[in-house]
Amino acid sequence: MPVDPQLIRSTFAVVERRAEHAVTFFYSHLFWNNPGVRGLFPEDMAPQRDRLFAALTHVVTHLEDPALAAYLGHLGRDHRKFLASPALYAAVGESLIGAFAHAAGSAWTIEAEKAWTEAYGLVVELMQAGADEAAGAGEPAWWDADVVRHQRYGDSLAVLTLRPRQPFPYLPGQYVSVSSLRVPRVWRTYSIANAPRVDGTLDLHVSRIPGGAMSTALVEETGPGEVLRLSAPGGGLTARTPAGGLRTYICAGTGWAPVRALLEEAAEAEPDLEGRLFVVARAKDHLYGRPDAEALKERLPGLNVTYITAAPGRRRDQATERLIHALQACEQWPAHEVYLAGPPGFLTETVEVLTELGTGPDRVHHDTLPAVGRFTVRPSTAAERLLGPPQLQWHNPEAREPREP
Ligand SMILES: NC(=O)C1=CN([C@@H]2O[C@H](COP(=O)(O)OP(=O)(O)OC[C@H]3O[C@@H](n4cnc5c(N)ncnc54)[C@H](O)[C@@H]3O)[C@@H](O)[C@H]2O)C=CC1
Repeated sequence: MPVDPQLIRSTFAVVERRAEHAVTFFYSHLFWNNPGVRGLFPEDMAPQRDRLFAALTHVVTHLEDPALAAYLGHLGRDHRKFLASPALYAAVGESLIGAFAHAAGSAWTIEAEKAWTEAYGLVVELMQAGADEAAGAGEPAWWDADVVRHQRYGDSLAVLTLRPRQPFPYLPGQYVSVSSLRVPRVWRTYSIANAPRVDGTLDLHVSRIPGGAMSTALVEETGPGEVLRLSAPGGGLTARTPAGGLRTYICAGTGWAPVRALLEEAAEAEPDLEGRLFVVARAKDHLYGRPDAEALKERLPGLNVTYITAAPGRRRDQATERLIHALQACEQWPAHEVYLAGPPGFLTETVEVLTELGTGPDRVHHDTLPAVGRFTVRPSTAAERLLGPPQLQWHNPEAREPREP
């Protein structure tokens, strides 16, 4: 990107420390000056606020990355579902610059404003190009999909089978954004759990997050006959290596979904694949994917499968500790292509271990998951720390046995 990356990064570092202020200012400015715009956003703005900063952080940390243009093209293509227009992009730009000037204080110079205005202009140009390309190719802004099956496992998990009303092309390993009229204007991403089928149906594995309106609606309220909206597929689990190479798949919780899709594809395309699969769950009765993993192992005899859970009564992260011991006992890491899926903290921890074991970063494939909960940046003052204490992390220790519909 032909902007001054150094200046962009140094101002962003100042703004980042005051992320709460910047984001509050941004949305207040946007909604106050453009009254119709509030209706385009969900009622609960908290996850939205985090997402804006996550996207900005991605851009700022990848300014020199040639893949940034593709990321922004996809973002623009994806923003068609929000009915994003040139007028909206312009309004957002004005509020963003205003918010940054407010948050950066004396660090906001004429040069900084010029660099940010230029950078934002380029971002919009690339996003708009992505949107135009998709529209030109006849891609809908979203796909309506009928729920044809809803299978519950325990209290906190459901597998939904959907049939999109128009052809929905995707690659195994990709995810899709989902919206339901039960939670207006909220979109959440879920990985597709199967390779493309002749009947066009696709499965999503949804884990209910305590307090999560969308996952609760999908697990507890949604049923066959209902219509959901899907956005264009995306994700980083699409890299493929030539057949014959060694492969390791590691998944935790509903991270099983994209790995299941990848293995279905492999069972079809390279049944003599040599590799290992680690399926991690917080407890034995949360291993809802085990029957499917066993069936795939039948089709992939060269796949070594290991199931790992926390010991009874132990906290769920003990499963990750056990996984790490298992990974350390394995060999040939530099020769393996590794596919990873699971909670963000799990991905971070596992990637670190794989690096120590000698797997090159270009051989570890996983999605970039949005940060969970409130801003992850450090509060800059004691007062900010008091106003925004970290959220408690907890889980619902309930069983995931299949239930009668
Ligand atoms: N493409 C992907 O990477 C996918 C990611 N996911 C993510 O997986 C999660 C699924 O949640 P659940 O099924 O409820 O999983 P969960 O909460 O039951 O966790 C499963 C296991 O992951 C490990 N884990 C969880 N949090 C960890 C942390 N902070 N540090 C280290 N290890 C940790 C623990 O071993 C735990 O037993 C969601 O966060 C979802 O976003 C889900 C599907 C696809």
